Amino acid sequence: MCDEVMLEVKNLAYSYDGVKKIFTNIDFELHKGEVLVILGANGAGKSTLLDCISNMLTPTTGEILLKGKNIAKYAINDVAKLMGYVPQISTPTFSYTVRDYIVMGRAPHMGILNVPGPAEYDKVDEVMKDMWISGLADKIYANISGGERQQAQIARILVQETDIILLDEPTNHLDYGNQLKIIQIISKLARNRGLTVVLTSHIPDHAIMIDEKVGIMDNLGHMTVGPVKEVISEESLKELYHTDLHLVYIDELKRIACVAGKLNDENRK
Ligand SMILES: Nc1ncnc2c1ncn2[C@@H]1O[C@H](COP(=O)(O)OP(=O)(O)OP(=O)(O)O)[C@@H](O)[C@H]1O
Repeated sequence: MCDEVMLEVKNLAYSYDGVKKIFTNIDFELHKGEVLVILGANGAGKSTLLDCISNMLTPTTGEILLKGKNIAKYAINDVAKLMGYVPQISTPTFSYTVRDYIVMGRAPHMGILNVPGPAEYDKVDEVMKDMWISGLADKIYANISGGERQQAQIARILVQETDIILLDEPTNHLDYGNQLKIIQIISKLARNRGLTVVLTSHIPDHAIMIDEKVGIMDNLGHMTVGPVKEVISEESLKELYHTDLHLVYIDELKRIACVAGKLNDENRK
């Protein structure tokens, strides 16, 4: 992590109907290379928050600063060079190959009339190789599976080479191995390339594995943000998910893990 502040969210609130606030008083800042994992129950407002940060929705109150400047003051193309967003819902209407779909991520760096050349495709091939998805390159995007599509969408944002990425549940269609792979790729890009990331997840272990910042969004529209070690506790997770959860230290991994289950005399035998 370095000192440069990449993203500031100040006193943010949003309401769809002008009456009921989905969230209020959301405040956090992220430095270069920091990752914030947002946890919250279904319907808490995580996607709405990312839609506001990405400029797709205009917040009811508050402001968003990218590198110290209000997002509203940037030209759209300059926001796209600085920040990429993979929303949760995407309609697979593209009849292009996956490679041609991913290369569209280079658009903010190319002139309007330019077509992608070898340098753009080299970047696509490099990212696909790093993500172990080169085998998808020549398949038709509309015909691949939901999980494969999700990986292609993440690859498209990575070739965009922005300083900040927002990922709404980037692991929700992925098998367990691919979930871990995405979490590892995000950690590595943050550490090695100084990528700043905000992602939402329903898996507390994702926040624990990345071990940076976590935001716990409650159903009243408040979000507690801080280092994983300060914000994640059995109490905070039980309150969030209304179920029996335990944080167990795994010596071999040198970290805690979140496990579900009731600790009772029967289970202790
Ligand atoms: N376009 C919309 N118009 C009105 N209400 C909406 C709209 N989109 C979402 N909502 C409502 O806003 C609230 C927050 O939704 P949001 O999708 O942000 O939650 P979430 O935390 O991302 O949920 P999940 O974990 O289920 O994806 C929900 O009550 C939802 O019904």
